[in-house]
Amino acid sequence: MASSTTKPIFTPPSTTTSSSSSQPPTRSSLLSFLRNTSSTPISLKLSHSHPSFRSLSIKNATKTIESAETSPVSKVGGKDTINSQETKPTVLVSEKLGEAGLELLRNFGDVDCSYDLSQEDLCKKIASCDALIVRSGTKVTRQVFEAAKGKLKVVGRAGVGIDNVDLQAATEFGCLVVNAPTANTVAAAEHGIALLASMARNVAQADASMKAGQWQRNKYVGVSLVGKTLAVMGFGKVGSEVARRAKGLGMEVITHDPYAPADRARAIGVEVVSFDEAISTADFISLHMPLTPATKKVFNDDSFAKVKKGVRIINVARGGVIDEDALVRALDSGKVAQAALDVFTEEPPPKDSKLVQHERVTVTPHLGASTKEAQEGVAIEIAEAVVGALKGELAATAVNAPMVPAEVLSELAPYVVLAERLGRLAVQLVAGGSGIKSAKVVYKSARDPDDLDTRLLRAMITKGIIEPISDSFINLVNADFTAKKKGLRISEEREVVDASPELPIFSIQLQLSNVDSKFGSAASGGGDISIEGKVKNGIPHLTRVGSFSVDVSLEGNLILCRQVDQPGMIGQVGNILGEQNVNVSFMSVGRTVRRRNAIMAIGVDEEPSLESLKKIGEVPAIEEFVFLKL
Ligand SMILES: NC(=O)c1ccc[n+]([C@@H]2O[C@H](COP(=O)([O-])OP(=O)(O)OC[C@H]3O[C@@H](n4cnc5c(N)ncnc54)[C@H](O)[C@@H]3O)[C@@H](O)[C@H]2O)c1
Ligand SMILES: O=C(O)[C@H](O)COP(=O)(O)O
Repeated sequence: MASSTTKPIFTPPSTTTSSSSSQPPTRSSLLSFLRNTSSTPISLKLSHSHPSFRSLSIKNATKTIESAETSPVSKVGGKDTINSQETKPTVLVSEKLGEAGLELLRNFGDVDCSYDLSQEDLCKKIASCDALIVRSGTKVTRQVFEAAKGKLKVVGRAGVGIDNVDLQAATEFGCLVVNAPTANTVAAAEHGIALLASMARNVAQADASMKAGQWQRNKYVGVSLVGKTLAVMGFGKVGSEVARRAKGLGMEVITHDPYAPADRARAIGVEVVSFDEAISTADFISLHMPLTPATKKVFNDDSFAKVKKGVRIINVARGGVIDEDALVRALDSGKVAQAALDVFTEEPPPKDSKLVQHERVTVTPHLGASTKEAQEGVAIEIAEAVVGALKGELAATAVNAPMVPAEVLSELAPYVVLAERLGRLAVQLVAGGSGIKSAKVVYKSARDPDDLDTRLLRAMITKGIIEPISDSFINLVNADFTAKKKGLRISEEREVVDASPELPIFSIQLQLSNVDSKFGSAASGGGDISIEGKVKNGIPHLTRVGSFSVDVSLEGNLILCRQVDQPGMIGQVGNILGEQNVNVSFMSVGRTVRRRNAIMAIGVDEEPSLESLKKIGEVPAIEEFVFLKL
């Protein structure tokens, strides 16, 4: 470990610490937030181009303004286009997507619409694609991510359910998954109501019978809906819309949803009840929960044993939430009178499926989202999300990355940059060989600790720490996963301080425990590396190194020197850098005791040569120094 008596320690910049230079050109320009935010300040952009979708983006403002020629994305005629010298991103669309969405995609990249691909063909194609857009029919398995060999950056699910995407594999490969959660809600709810009403009145069966030349008025006597109890299982977007419509039909509506707030249901006259109470009191049960390990086959022999005899079931959620063999048994025994199903465990179901063929079952081929309006909406929603993600913006509909509401993000944006830069800086202070196992982040704020959502900050700190020491691709999506794999434990603390409550955060302190430091002065009393930063006028600043107060903006490169506190030091170092035409952008001196030890933090625009760094080290009063890239 460097100590105060050691002669200057020169730490050459590691190539892996340079965020921009270490990236292949096509990748560095993309996914700036998911991939790399470390070089310039950011601003926020909110776009409201589609009424049902508020896309949220953090853009690298400096880059957008200054480097139209170097950035692959520029604004031309109000459309996002790619400069001709850059390779356009390739977007593979593997299932039918609305034309408006395709047009948005074509304005941005090369669009390959290849429907009905086999797994093998998908795996072959994916290696040359930056984004993949699917609906429910494409299985995006681990094999697909493996075959992508790191090229695939975004999977866009043009719809809600993401059970056909291997999220764990996506996360491990650093591939962002976004969905389009809102545009098909009404369509799915309307289809649920259509199935409810047509099942109750045997519309499908009567229609088939008439087309077969029959006139069976007595056979198809139905049941009324008014006054009947409907149990809505899952009170999310679709479930609540179904409930609202069922109330309009004069039904009593109850719901079971372990996570939905009861007051939201009560507000529309719906009572939240337990699973058993819902299924045992309902005349109709409508399913609206996602397919997860917890909901898989939640309707099975045991639950059918508890339902009211003669219950009718509607499923526009996912086939997998029902044990289909158990449902056939319940239909055969008469426990379940009828079922109306839009979704199946296997799609399409086998031709001889007993369930599909059952006389008292009404089926549709997964048509819940299939209205013209919903398909156009979904296509726009997903195209905007995928284009935004490819441009490096934070997606508001990310499924496997921290997702922060717009209003929170606008406040947190500069702290997000600070967080990553503190991580990047701290890890460069660690002496080679000593593995980082534990990091502690302390958020100091005047606000109530519960008011601070730190998921994004934590992910950025993790990315900042991990990226320079990892040879694999690190972004917001896989930072946490990679940290865990490397055995790095990150703990967070919130400290209430007496500061302005206007600011979400007063300062962020980062401590790396049980590591040796290249720069002894960065070690706090307990031997940990400790640095702290604040945001000042929107710019991230380093404000503390070990026990020394400094104040330097965290931009460009940084030289930290510890020297004897005496006159002329700034001039000496400044001269050495000036001789090499290295521009000093800022300088700050912090000391503990006058005329004893001081820390000098020097920001430099250019990377100093090895020679000038050596010369700095030879200045007699300088006891240790380190060169850091941000
Ligand atoms: N058939 C179609 O074409 C179609 C169209 C749209 C949505 N969907 C499906 O409908 C379902 C709901 O979609 P959404 O947009 O309303 O999603 P959502 O996320 O808004 O709502 C799902 C709700 O289910 C609840 N939930 C989770 N686990 C539960 C459990 N064990 N029991 C009861 N509730 C539980 C959640 O708390 C949430 O409120 C999803 O499965 C989606 O894939 C199908
Ligand atoms: O989850 C969804 O959004 C629906 O099931 C729609 O699926 P689809 O895009 O395959 O129609």
